[in-house]
Amino acid sequence: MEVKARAPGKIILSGEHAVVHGSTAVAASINLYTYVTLRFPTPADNDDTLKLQLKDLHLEFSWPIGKIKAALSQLDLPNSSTPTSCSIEAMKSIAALVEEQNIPEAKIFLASGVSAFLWLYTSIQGFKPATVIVTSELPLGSGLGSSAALSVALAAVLLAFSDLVNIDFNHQGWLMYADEELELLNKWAFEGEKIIHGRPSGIDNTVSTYGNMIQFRSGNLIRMKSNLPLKMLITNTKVGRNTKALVAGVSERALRHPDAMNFVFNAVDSISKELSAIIQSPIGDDLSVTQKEEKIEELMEMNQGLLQSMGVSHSSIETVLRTTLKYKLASKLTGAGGGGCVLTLLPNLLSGKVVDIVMNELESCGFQCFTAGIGGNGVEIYVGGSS
Ligand SMILES: Nc1ncnc2c1ncn2[C@@H]1O[C@H](COP(=O)(O)OP(=O)(O)OP(=O)(O)O)[C@@H](O)[C@H]1O
Ligand SMILES: C[C@@](O)(CCO)CC(=O)[O-]
Ligand SMILES: [Mg+2]
Repeated sequence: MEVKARAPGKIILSGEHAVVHGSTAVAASINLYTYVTLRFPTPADNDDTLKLQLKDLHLEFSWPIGKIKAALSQLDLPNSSTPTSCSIEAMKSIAALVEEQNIPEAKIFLASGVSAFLWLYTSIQGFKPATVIVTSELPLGSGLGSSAALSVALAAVLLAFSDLVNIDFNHQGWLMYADEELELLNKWAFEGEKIIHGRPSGIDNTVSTYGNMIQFRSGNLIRMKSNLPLKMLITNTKVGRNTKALVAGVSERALRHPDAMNFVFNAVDSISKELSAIIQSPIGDDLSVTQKEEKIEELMEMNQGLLQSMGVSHSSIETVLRTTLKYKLASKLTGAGGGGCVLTLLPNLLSGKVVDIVMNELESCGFQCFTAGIGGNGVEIYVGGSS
């Protein structure tokens, strides 16, 4: 028996970083997914290992269950119904288990993802042999929420084989969890995200869990109903960066300049609230689609300016901003910044020809451009047959 889960990546329309400090942010799921398959061996397989295969990266990690038990069983492991943070002692044991896998130096950024996997696996499934296979359509470490999609998809398959959720194993096709199950799943995913981000706000795992478009503030989610068909160009600068370090950098700046940074975070809060109101207001009530788009463009520019003042922009991001501005298009970084992906609003009346010209110019700088569907379903699982 095997179960597969898929969890979407996300874009943040406004409020990244400030959301870690209590401001409102707005995010939407995108139709690019991380897939996780969980399979338990049969007794005939005579396999007593836990395996993690990162298929696209051509990496496989494997631990004898006895070794995992020896490393973790004397610690206070949580109950699968009670999402719990990885303690410092457990993190030390997990770090040793990851280290012995000798991840190649060029891929050492994966260590945090593998650690999150070990914490979620042992907390929810205990010490059972299994094979877990991960593939992803998301660029890793680029601002599109790959870490959250991994944690959410892992939590989804791990909980599927627990008595905490109610799954119809005869169902063919993708299935959604019930709301109270999603709440538990999201809490576990948040614990995985903590291992990868250090101090996450929870927005990325929440939008990956619930999908669609959400407003998020201090751990609370408001599901939004968008009345505006938004089209965004996503440009991946391909400049690698790490969300944990960027989030820590903003916190340090906030400690050095608490008053000034409070104003910055408050300004972002106002931008996100205004953005939510525009997106949710009925079209034609007082503003046309074009008028709404113009307002959103201005808010994106303002948010980008504030992200710059937080210290999370990058010369590659500035190049994208300058290039799109030549065509009167507004852009902002999305996710943690420092490189990674940039969003450009594509107004509904913009001609396809202009989009092609902008994309060509951005790609000639070495960037990668694509569009993605915005606001689809959140995490889903697949229990029967092939998908
Ligand atoms: N498919 C995957 N397989 C293994 N590890 C992954 C996978 N996806 C994400 N990770 C882990 O998450 C890390 C990237 O997370 P990070 O938070 O830095 O970027 P992101 O989530 O893509 O962007 P953002 O947080 O800005 O949205 C990787 O270095 C790796 O440790
Ligand atoms: C930078 C950040 O605000 C968003 C990353 O997508 C971090 C977080 O909220 O966890
Ligand atoms: Mg992340």
